[in-house]
Amino acid sequence: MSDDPLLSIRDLRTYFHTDDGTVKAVDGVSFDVDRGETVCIVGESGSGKSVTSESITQLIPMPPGEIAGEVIFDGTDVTTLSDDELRDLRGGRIGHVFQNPQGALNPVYTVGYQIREAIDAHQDLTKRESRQKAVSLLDSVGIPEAGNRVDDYPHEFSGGMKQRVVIAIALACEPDLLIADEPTTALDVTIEAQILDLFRDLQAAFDTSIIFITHDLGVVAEVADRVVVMYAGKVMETGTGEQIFENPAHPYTRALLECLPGQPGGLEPIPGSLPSPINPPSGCRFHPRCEYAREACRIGEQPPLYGFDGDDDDTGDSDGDGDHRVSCIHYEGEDGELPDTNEFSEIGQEPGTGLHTGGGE
Ligand SMILES: Nc1ncnc2c1ncn2[C@@H]1O[C@H](COP(=O)(O)OP(=O)(O)OP(=O)(O)O)[C@@H](O)[C@H]1O
Ligand code: NI
Repeated sequence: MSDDPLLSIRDLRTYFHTDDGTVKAVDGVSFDVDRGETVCIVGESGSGKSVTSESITQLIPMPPGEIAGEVIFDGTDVTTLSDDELRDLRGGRIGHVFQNPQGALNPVYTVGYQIREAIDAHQDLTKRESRQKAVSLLDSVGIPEAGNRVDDYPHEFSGGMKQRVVIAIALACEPDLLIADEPTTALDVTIEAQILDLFRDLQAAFDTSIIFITHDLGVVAEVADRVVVMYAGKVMETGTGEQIFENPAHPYTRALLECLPGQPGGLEPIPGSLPSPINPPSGCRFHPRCEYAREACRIGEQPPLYGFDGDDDDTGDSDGDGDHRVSCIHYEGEDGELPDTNEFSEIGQEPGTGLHTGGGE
């Protein structure tokens, strides 16, 4: 049993029914998170990273939202749980640091009260013990003089300090799964390093699994056991951090990495823009921006995730522990690889627009 992944997401579809049409924010996403593993979700703004992570504990407003597919957490399909059971799971076995922490703290209670509330909801401690634990959590997220600050109100903390309080609350229950959605964007690099260390310690001590969402590929390279690359509600590629960074296979992943000049806070944009989530293109959703696109890329469904065997490592083929997979028809078959970008113009096929035309024609 415990060899099973802690979390298995299968064919997750999270749609929002709006006046303008149905927004397919997440459209058939599958991936696993093993125990003690850090999985990073990357992709441009609007790819569906946050909606994926919020669907795990069903934190989607329904309506307009609607969730289909399976989310198996430690053997239980979360989509079948009652509201009470879901509330228990959130802030209990699953901790969540949200992308927009503004609303995460209640202005009328002290931070200590709010951390203790999280502790007491799931653990049986005396008042004194839970207060002590709140102080030590504040201390471990790097809040100076935590013993004095514990009785302060949120407005007495700076933005970065507030974010650390939010992280302390998410850690209060020693969750089995921590979902961290851009948790360090508001923090300076020293504090960011400290928070990443804290996550690592937590993981080492409790075998915590972490889903880490970030735009900062430098951080991904540092923390990821596995990477899930999302685009327009689909998984484009998945593999170990090493595979994704050293051997990116999907043209989208390559474009993301090429846009990595490393400025904190964001990527240089990839030429072109995300398709409409209401009317996504047929075929591969990236094809309108892909310089390798050919006719077959434009029709049908998003290609399946083919095993990729081109890694220069010892994990062997796609059955190996590497499990490098890519949703691109160029990798169909045994030794798939990307063709020369000129190839298709030579054989009379229109090259893709976007990246290609953006390249100086
Ligand atoms: N409540 C909602 N109603 C309608 N559309 C929504 C709603 N919430 C999210 N969306 C849409 O779902 C898509 C995915 O959004 P999501 O927030 O998951 O992107 P993201 O990858 O996290 O982006 P970012 O990097 O900017 O955080 C977007 O098109 C967004 O506009
Ligand atoms: Ni997001």
